[in-house]
Amino acid sequence: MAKKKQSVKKSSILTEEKSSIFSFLKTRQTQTIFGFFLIIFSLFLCIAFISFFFSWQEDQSVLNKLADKTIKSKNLLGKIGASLSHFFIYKGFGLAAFVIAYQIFISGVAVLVKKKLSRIIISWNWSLFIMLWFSVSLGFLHQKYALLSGVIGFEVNDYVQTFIGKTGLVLILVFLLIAYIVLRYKITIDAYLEKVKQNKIERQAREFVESEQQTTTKINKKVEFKNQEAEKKTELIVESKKEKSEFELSLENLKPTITNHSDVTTKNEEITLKVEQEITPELKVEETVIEDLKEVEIDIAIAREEEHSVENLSDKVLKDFGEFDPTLELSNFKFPTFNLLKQYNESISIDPTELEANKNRIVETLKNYKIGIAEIKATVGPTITLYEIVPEAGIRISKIKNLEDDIALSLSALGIRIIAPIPGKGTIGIEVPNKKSTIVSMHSAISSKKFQESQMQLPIALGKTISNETFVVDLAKMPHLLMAGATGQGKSVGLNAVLTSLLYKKHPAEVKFVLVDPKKVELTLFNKIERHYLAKLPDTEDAIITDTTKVVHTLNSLCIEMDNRYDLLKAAMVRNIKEYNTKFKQRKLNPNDGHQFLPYIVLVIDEFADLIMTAGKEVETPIARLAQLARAIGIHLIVATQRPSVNVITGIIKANFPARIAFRVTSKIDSRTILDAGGADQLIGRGDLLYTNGNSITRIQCAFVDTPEVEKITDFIGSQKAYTEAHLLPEYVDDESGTSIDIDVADRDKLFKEAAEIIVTAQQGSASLLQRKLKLGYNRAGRLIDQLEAAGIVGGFEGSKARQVLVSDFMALEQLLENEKNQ
Ligand SMILES: Nc1ncnc2c1ncn2[C@@H]1O[C@H](COP(=O)(O)OP(=O)(O)OP(=O)(O)O)[C@@H](O)[C@H]1O
Repeated sequence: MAKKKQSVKKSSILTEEKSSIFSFLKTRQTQTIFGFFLIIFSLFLCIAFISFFFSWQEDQSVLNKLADKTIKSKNLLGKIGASLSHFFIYKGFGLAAFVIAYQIFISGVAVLVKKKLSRIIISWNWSLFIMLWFSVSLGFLHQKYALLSGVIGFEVNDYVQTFIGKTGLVLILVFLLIAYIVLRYKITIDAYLEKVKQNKIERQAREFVESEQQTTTKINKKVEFKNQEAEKKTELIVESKKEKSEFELSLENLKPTITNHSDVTTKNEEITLKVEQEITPELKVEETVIEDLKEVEIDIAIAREEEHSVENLSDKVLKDFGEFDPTLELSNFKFPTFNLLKQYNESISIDPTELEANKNRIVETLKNYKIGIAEIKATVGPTITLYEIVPEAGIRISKIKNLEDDIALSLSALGIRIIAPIPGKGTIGIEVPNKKSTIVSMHSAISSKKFQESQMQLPIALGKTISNETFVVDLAKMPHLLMAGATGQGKSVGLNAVLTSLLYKKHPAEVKFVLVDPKKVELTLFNKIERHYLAKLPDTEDAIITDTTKVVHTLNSLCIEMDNRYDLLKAAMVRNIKEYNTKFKQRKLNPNDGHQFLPYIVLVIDEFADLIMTAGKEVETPIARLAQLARAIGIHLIVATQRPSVNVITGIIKANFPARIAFRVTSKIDSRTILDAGGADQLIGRGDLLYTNGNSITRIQCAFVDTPEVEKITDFIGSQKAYTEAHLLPEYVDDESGTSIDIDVADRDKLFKEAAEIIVTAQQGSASLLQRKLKLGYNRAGRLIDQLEAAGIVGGFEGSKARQVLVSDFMALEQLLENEKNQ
């Protein structure tokens, strides 16, 4: 282990050293200097070596006395030259040491011309091999002259001979030489044969050219041979007789066309070649038929370019039929006109005395709490006026925030809301209701430029802000909306405003509504547009759903629709309904593969609390699923409730409904449930609402749309040509209702009879009663209830209500069980 570590350390040190050497050699200047140094050094060695052969005997005595000035060397390059030569020639490789000088020279040149380091290293390897080989060979040939082989050559020679003898050594040397030639120059038998063949072809070609020159001064063919490396054929270019242009080429110009041409001797100085324009057919001809070539004429047929279509099928369909128009079936559909909506006097009247009085009250109230005001500004809206206050320097906003309730109380007016601070402004806002409020009509909201020109997918004109601007939001972006407010505060009007906005902006082909109205009165008007805008379950009469079980079925059906749509999106390789519909309109999706234009589906649930109370989890689960997943595929939920308590607006629902509208509620707790903030309890009602989409809260006066107006709009649409039926949702088969009935008598719980007696005595079909009385867990009690239902003792599931008990007394129960036994 330790050794390993050491070696790793060593190697890392080595690489560090290497890298520092190479970084030094990185600049071109240092490379040039180094290159020249190597060249000069190689010359130095060369001269020293040559000189050494003449003076080595005299210089023997010099070698150990390098520092002694008095002793002079005979070597041309002095004592250093003599020492180096002694080292490389005498002690090293003998005559072969010249290879070192040569290799240093080559390396110097390589550094100068920037050759790769790897190539230099490879050539050094070969040189070392050659040096060793020569040294041993010379040692073998001239054993007496040790200077020729050097000590290494001599010793290796001697050593190897003791093992394999002289012949063996010769064989090894021959083998090493062959191996060197094969590896270094890549000479193989194949390559040799190829070369022989090639020479033969060239000779034949030369003879052919010569014979041509002798028989005729003008030839009509150009012959070109190409050496195709290891191929066994020669390429000969033959020109057709039918010429289009003439070139005169001298014989020298012809020569290079024959590779490795050596000596073509001709009597004629010039040959005229007739060359056909640019197209030069290349013919591969066996060398044996070369003689016949001059007779051969060639017809050239040029293969035609295959035709390519520039447009694919979808482009073609698009060109032929244009973009798919989903509105085509109801192409004459007319959107409702503005005059169906009532107009009110909407000019905001500013009463200066009211403004002054309010200002004074605010200043005084704040003074009571020792809050000085530096500046105050009023913005008059349709129903409220916003007083923006800049507190005096040094007053902490938190102080005002803490006094929020007290200030509201001191101002003693309904609907005062304090915003401390106004987000993004740093001022404090106090909203005070106007004495005379102005109605914001649906007419003004719908006819506003902002709404009319909006490019949103599902635009909704909700009403007007405090600065009297129309507030338009995109339902598709919300992507689901939760609406809450105490009774009579404008919730139904709000829902109608949402639906009306969509009716004014979206064609029946683009949006479908699924309406759930347990109260059975609020949304009935929309029945008239069933075949235009509504979606329903197959085999149901009314499109507007009022029954709890139907709601459960519809929600589950929407979940199926959602899954189907996701499959379509996946097949179309798009991420959302917008991209899908665009692709479909461009006819890039084949309807035969199940693709179709997908309308947006808006699910509106009024009185959600009622539903949760009766169906509980059965409703909550599919709603949560839709809310979580349906945004991308164009299903959007609008859920309205009167009771915004936590058991209605559960955590899972809240988490998936970031967009919320709060009308006036009765308590701060309710306000917090809806908005996660207070304020909704301070509203003045009649369509005064707070809207949030997760960030800031905006106060809006909801646009007012009256029932007669909705009636007019639905009449207008309903009187037009419609689809044959409402948009059909996928069928949903309720598998629970089937199974519970079929519980076998033999599979009954041991406590079945006891449970039946308890239920009949209490006349209350609830699982919790059984849990208490029989001390059971929830699951077992639930199973018992199912078995009692199967036996006909209790009625079907009715949401959170207890089941109806179908057996009136003990006697009847005994009778029923007796009958069962006899069956
Ligand atoms: N935006 C508005 N502008 C002016 N008045 C409004 C507005 N919204 C509602 N109102 C008034 O408030 C009354 C009650 O409104 P709405 O029927 O919408 O209440 P609600 O919350 O739906 O009540 P419930 O829950 O009992 O159905 C309306 O009849 C209307 O007079």
